[in-house]
Amino acid sequence: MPQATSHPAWAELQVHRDSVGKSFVLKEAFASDPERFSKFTRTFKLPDAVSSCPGDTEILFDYSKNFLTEETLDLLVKLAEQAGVEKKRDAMFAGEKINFTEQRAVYHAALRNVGGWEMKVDGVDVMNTKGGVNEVLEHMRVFSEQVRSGEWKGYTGKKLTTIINIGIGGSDLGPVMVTEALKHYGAKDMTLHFVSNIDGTHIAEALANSDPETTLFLIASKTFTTAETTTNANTAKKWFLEKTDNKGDIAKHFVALSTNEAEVTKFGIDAANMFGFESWVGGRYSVWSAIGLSVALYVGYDNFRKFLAGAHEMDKHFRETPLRENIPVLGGLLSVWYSDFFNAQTHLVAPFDQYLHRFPAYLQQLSMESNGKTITSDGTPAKYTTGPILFGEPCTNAQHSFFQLLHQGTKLIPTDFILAAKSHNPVSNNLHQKMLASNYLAQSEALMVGKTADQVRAEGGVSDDLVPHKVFLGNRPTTSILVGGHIGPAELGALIVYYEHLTFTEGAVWDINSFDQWGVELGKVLAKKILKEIDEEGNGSGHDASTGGLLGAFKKYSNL
Ligand SMILES: O=P(O)(O)OC[C@H]1O[C@H](O)[C@H](O)[C@@H](O)[C@@H]1O
Repeated sequence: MPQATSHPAWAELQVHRDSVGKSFVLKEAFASDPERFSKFTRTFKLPDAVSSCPGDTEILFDYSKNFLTEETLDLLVKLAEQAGVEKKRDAMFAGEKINFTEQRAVYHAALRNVGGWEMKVDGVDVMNTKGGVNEVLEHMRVFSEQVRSGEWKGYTGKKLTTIINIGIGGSDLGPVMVTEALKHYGAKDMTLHFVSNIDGTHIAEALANSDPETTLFLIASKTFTTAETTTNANTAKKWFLEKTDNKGDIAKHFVALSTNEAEVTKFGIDAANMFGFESWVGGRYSVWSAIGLSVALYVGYDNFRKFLAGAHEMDKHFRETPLRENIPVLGGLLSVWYSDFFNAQTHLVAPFDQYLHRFPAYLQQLSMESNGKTITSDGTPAKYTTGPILFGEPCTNAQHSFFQLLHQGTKLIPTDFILAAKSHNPVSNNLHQKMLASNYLAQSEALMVGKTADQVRAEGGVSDDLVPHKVFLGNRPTTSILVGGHIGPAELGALIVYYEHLTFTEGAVWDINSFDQWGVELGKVLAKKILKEIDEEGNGSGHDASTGGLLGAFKKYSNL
């Protein structure tokens, strides 16, 4: 595929931006079109059977507070067509090796294929082959039920109630985020720890209050070669054996979630206690795989299945819905619109939901590791901006920290707000939920309508020199996502997949490979070399003066 700028729709969008987009005033668009809300709102529906709230299974995506007209939408859809978004999507679902720099299929949708699609890679039915998706899911079901019921016991016969997941990146962020998001459904007698950082503090704190007799370690690593994870796992193993006077049974307390059986057995975990997946699962898309075992253990396998089912419904929507109605496609096209035609550099995702407090962190890897690329499919640098900087925090907290910049700063920050209509914790007669909702509604309204100098003056009591400081320019675009019921497993699954396919759409338009991550390699290689140099004489070799100087200073300060 050629660069995005070479599609005729790109030039048309530039003209459109200059003629309509730049002078577009959201509040005027609403004033002149009473139908605007319904025109630019899309509804996604979950089946009653999987929803946490049968009867309230809709998720509403309100795009109406964006710089959009019918013509904008037509042009963006045209761009998607010319960029071959549908063709690329179909190639992904057909198991083609669209991760072309690693010659791999991109097939995480198979992991949540509860709908019985035929899914093959290299002619092999990945669902039903030996060691395939269904077999691993069954292994996860049996194991999670055994641990939860206490049938699976530790080496002294006790139930395992502390789970320590050791993994990093995609082997950490998904499980952390999902177990936090689904805490309401979690086993109350279970303590979860997620150890990711090589900083010894992380593992030390997790082990400090853990009892080896009741602790289960999940060593989560696609490659099983990631330095942080293998080091933390070895430290955990040493701790376990020391604490149990070498009587502890590794087989009862350590399992591996990985694609690399050779390394898993070398570490000392029996292949029977390994939950596998395939190389066509990218790390940042792996929460649906065996990497999600902590989720199944915590919320139970039935809820894990619902999580997969909600995700599958969004896959189905993405796969089968025409572009103009396709919710993740619209999200992706809007992102392209803002990034490349309005110079937006960021994308804010702010959930009005405390359980979703790690959702933005999870999306950071999904978005930025996928689309933080410069090189297009023919090896030439993109002539346009690609992946935005995604950031976020839960609201209302974020309103009291960085929202100042949103409302009065100089930058355009396209923002997504997420709210569930129903709270899992309707405390104080649902007062908290009503206040949460009022803020969710107020923020997008305030960002859009702003406040003029005249309005400030009319309020009275403001000196002339203060007026400009109290003005809000408004016209800041937002997308509001409203979950009809609670955020349960299926709703969460659907929301994650919305962002997955949004990211896919962006990458497809930008003609980049959203599925590799070569950019993380260089730092790892240099760290390996420097680790050796820390134990050698001098300030290392071949470094610039700053790196060499810092290395020397570190050694001096830490008495090495
Ligand atoms: O699961 P692992 O093989 O241990 O990889 C863990 C993580 O580290 C890598 O550096 C990649 O950037 C991530 O995409 C990956 O999720």
